[in-house]
Amino acid sequence: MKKPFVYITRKLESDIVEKLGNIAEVQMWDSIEKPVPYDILKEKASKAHALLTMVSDKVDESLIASAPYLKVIANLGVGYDNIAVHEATKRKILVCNTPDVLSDTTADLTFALLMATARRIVEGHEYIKKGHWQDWNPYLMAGYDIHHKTIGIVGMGRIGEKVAKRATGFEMNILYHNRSRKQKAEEELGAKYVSFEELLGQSDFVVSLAPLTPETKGMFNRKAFSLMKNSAIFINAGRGLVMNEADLYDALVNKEIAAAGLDVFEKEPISANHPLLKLQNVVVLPHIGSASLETRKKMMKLAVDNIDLALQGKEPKALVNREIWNEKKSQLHNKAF
Ligand SMILES: NC(=O)C1=CN([C@@H]2O[C@H](COP(=O)(O)OP(=O)(O)OC[C@H]3O[C@@H](n4cnc5c(N)ncnc54)[C@H](O)[C@@H]3O)[C@@H](O)[C@H]2O)C=CC1
Ligand SMILES: O=CC(=O)O
Repeated sequence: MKKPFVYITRKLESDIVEKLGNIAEVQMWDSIEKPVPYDILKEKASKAHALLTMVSDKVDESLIASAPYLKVIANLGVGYDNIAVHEATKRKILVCNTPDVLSDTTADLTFALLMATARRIVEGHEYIKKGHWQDWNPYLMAGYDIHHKTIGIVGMGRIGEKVAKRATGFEMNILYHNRSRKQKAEEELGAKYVSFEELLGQSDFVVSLAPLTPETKGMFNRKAFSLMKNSAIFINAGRGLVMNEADLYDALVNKEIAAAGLDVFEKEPISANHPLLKLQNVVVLPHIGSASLETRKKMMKLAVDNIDLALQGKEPKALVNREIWNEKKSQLHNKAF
């Protein structure tokens, strides 16, 4: 019998994908750095039984509709807003992601970004490199304290809770806003649930870790920034499209908020001409929340395992559209009895 065909959208190390070679014909795009063009991905998908994709790959309705053999799409990332999950579900294609293995690493980066923004670390580094450091003065690079301040986490999920845990080490007051209450986080971390508006009004640091959904798209807009303190620092390590960049720019220029630290943007990658880069009180990173060597390997292994299990008819480790699996299981159950 012909082996299933797996297409991987970056060139991953052979020891990571080796496992798939035992059960499938595996092809990879020929670069780890450059993305596969959409048309090539679509053409490969039309023959593939499984795709291993990056969060930067667009796996839209049209691509999924023209992939008749596809059984599983395994995304290298916990977010899956790049995939038309509803279309995959309609066609009974499993969609998998890489939760948990990246939570601590992303929380570390989120906190690093918060600290770099509040304490002007990047600015200080550039100041010396440009030869501007001539004297010391009492307000030289004076930023904002972090300890004992109030952090407001929007999207208190796996990563949000890890950020809250880090905040306890800084003796911060923790507020959160989430779709549902997190009783355990409230008891263990002393986090307090508040409305979105209350969180905006009371927080010194507003941290966005919510997924991109129709409900969260653009939630950090002109109104949201206007409700924040003038001394507030906005950190976005979730998804760029949950904020309106033009509104953020205006809020920073008009001093409605003090600073912003951003790992994600509305449209990535941004260019060196991006308006936000002209502002001295903005720290930017190129979407590297989970980018530690250890964690990236764990994510790759999990994505490979997800495909391996799905192609063997077994339950993948991390499923986004679990309803398909449950349906499949109940059909098998009904047959057996
Ligand atoms: N910057 C980076 O490199 C990374 C970014 N991410 C982003 O972080 C997001 C969160 O990841 P996890 O914590 O693992 O996901 P999660 O699903 O555990 O947490 C997300 C939380 O957001 C909440 N939420 C959803 N809609 C909301 C709304 N309208 N208002 C308030 N809360 C809402 C959910 O209830 C959930 O608790 C991912 O979806 C991804 O977009 C994740 C990893 C790395
Ligand atoms: O953005 C990264 C992810 O894992 O989601």
